[in-house]
Amino acid sequence: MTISQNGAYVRQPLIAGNWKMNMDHVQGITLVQKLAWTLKDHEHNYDRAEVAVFPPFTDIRGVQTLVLGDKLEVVYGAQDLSAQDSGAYTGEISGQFLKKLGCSYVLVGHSERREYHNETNDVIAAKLAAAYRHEVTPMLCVGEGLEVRKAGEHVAFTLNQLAESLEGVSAEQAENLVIAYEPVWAIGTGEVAGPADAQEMCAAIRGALAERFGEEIAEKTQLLYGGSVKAANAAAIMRERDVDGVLVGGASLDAEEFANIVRFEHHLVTD
Ligand SMILES: O=C[C@H](O)COP(=O)(O)O
Repeated sequence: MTISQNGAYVRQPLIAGNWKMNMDHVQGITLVQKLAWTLKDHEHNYDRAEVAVFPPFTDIRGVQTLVLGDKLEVVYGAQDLSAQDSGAYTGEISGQFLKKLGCSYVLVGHSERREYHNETNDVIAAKLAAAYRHEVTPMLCVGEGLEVRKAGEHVAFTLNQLAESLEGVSAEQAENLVIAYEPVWAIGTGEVAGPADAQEMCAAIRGALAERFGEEIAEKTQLLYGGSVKAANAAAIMRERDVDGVLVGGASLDAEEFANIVRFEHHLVTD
């Protein structure tokens, strides 16, 4: 996380909670309400970091109503979208529906989509194109599995995923792009990549973005780390120069814990 000479962040920190297939629409509303109340009580960096939640599709309308009605400073997104715009695609959700529901972001290429739904880099590239057609900012997820990491090929593997997934994305579109580095071996396992591991990969990703889209866009792009992030380890990871935020799974289901991650600056000061 880089801070400029005037004390402001070069890139706005982004703390994102991916609920995965947890929380029905009633539980989802309760969780967002609790999160908003908790954050209000402790202002710290709430006005500086953007806070985003990614509920299941069935919760999004309820979350939208709550966020708009109570003017909450929380944004929301979807966990996936269809590569198609409309038509006979049973069970799919169009980016245009997400846009209409006020989604700021959509996750694309989460490792659980890649693994359980056979999403290849080609499919992910098509989904990125759909997100751009409907003006919902994609949060592209990349990251290596354990075997690749053990073989020491994690950087090359992840940069290849990045390059293939970004096929067809223009520099103009890349102005609205967030990338989450999520090593698969660290997701939901309690294993967390060390701050140096997260920095190594985020720096490599930023370098690849600079080559592809130019320095200016690379320096503006928010890069997140995801994989067993908790309040206890978030600040150390986000202290790294190229890590601009976190994509949190399990710990985002607990409002108090997630709010503590949002308050990472407090930890930066008191650590
Ligand atoms: O999208 C979030 C990631 O998959 C991380 O999940 P986790 O924090 O439960 O390890």
